[in-house]
Amino acid sequence: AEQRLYDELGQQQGISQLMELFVLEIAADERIIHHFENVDIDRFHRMLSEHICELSGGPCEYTGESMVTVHTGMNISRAEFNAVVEHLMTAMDEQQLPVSTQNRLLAILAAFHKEVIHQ
Ligand code: HEM
Repeated sequence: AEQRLYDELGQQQGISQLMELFVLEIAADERIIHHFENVDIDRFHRMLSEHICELSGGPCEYTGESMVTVHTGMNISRAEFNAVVEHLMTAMDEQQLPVSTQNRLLAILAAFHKEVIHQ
């Protein structure tokens, strides 16, 4: 059987580290940082980690808001969405995750584009 994506990502610790790198990449991007000005970054990191843990088949239950609810009012553009995906790719490279693992996670997140863009 195929390995759980959760295991490929290094389980909870690997996901937490990956999300930390991801948040640092986002915070360094002038094109999108305005969306995060009033955001509680600790919560953001925790919610992202829970979300990815659950989506990848790990033993977590995401306790945050729905993707539509969270991103409503942000009017996120396709370019901004792509910028965030790029930051995830950079973070996954830094974590030295295999391309096959990276593609599995990207496929899951790409499916949210309709719930995140232009809400
Ligand atoms: C696949 C794409 C995306 C996914 C899966 C995603 C996922 C999430 C999750 C799980 C949270 C935490 C929700 C909570 O605290 O209850 C969140 C919050 C947030 N997201 Fe996204 N996100 C995506 C794309 C984006 C993009 C492209 C932007 C902006 C450029 C963005 C901006 C934000 C902001 C600003 C928050 C914090 C909201 C707050 O705490 O008030 N997200 N996102």
